[in-house]
Amino acid sequence: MHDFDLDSLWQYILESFNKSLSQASFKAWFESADPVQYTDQTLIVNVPTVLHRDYWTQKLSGQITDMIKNAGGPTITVLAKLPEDPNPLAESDPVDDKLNSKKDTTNNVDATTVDFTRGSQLNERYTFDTFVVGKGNQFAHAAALGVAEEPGNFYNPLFFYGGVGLGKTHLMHAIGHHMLQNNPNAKVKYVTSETFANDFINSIQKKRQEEFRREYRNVDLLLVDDIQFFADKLGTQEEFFHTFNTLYDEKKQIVLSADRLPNEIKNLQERLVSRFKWGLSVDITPPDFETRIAILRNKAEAEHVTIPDDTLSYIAGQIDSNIRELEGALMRVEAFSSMTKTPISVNLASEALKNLKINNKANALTIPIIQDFVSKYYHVSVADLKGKKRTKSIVRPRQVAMYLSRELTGSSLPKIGSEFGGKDHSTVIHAHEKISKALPNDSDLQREINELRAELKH
Ligand SMILES: Nc1ncnc2c1ncn2[C@@H]1O[C@H](COP(=O)(O)OP(=O)(O)OP(=O)(O)O)[C@@H](O)[C@H]1O
Repeated sequence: MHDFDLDSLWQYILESFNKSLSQASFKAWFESADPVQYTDQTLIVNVPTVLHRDYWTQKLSGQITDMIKNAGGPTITVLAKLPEDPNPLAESDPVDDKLNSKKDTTNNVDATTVDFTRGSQLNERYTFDTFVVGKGNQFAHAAALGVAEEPGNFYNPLFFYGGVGLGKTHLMHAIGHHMLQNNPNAKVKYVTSETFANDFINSIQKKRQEEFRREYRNVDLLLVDDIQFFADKLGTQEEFFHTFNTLYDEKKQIVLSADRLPNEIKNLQERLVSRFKWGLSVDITPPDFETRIAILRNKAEAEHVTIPDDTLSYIAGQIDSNIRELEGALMRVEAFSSMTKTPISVNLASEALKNLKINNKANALTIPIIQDFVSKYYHVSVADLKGKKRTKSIVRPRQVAMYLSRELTGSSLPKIGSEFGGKDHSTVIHAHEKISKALPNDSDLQREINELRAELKH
């Protein structure tokens, strides 16, 4: 036990933690780590992100020290660093091996007759085990896992932001499941911001505010999804502010998500914005090609469907941002295969996905290209399309350009808004609705849209 070298020490650590940690945790914290040096009873480990470093420093380093000591080994110091950080052995800082004490608080509220959402509301499918970790989400995944293991102690609140269908909801549920696994008595609650708002309004109408507060303020983990929809709901924001404060003061974990950063959410009270910044905000970015293939493969395996590698690559090549659409494409291919009783192949996939606006051409079609075509077609400048002028000769082309961007590119509403001079997503929704509603009765508009689609080859 006393004669460790780097390899045998690391091997020993891996074996021990492989036994004690869940597969997802072991993968996230240990498989991504790289032991680089063991000198004078100090072990240096390279880890991939700042978040991994924080987690190692706060939790794992101390655990490893204790574990080796308890097994009769030397008292070693474990230092985690990023590959680009200088090797700390030269400075030899004593490591802070304080272990955070785990909370084991149970608050069961009677399920009396009330009209708001009860229970944890977690989707069984959304666990860490079914979440594929890749470039765009590694940081968010590590943050989620850290918070799930150290609720209230690691980062509070944890705030996920990013585009549509990239796994924010999945990670939030995974935190809930993980926490319940560690502590089956924990009270976990997942809601969307809309559910929170509806519950709150119901509680006022039914004069059950006390019960509402008991339901929301007595949890160990509160997960609120899509809080961009709090915008403009001032009463709900006020209530949420107090919910937040109560939970935060009691060191209960809060996890939030939105399609953008808190300070970019219109009409969100400043005091909420500043509280949301107390913890950690992490973005989730679209998965790279390899991750998309891995997600498809996992999904196919889960459904016991065999799909050849070239077909997986083909599907992954068709959709490059939204994972929900990626899953949709896979389901379409599977359904097409079973309907036509034909085995799954690249040809079949291309046939099945032909009618979706997600083929390569659609991917190549970008918002700037649409703006360019529309500006030439209506003889207005791109700057005007992106600008704020409200004259009729500009408003209509702008709405058409937004409509086509929404219809043909698969970009998210915030993304389209930002490409049109930083407009809010509600402006894009409004433009899209306006054109959609006008189309059936306006033959000029129909012709214009058809001609533009033809020019854009869609
Ligand atoms: N890394 C991943 N591995 C496996 N499945 C994933 C991953 N990321 C997302 N998914 C799946 O993609 C789908 C969409 O994800 P999710 O609902 O979590 O997205 P979201 O970011 O919350 O989107 P929205 O903004 O629309 O709420 C889900 O079925 C989810 O399970």
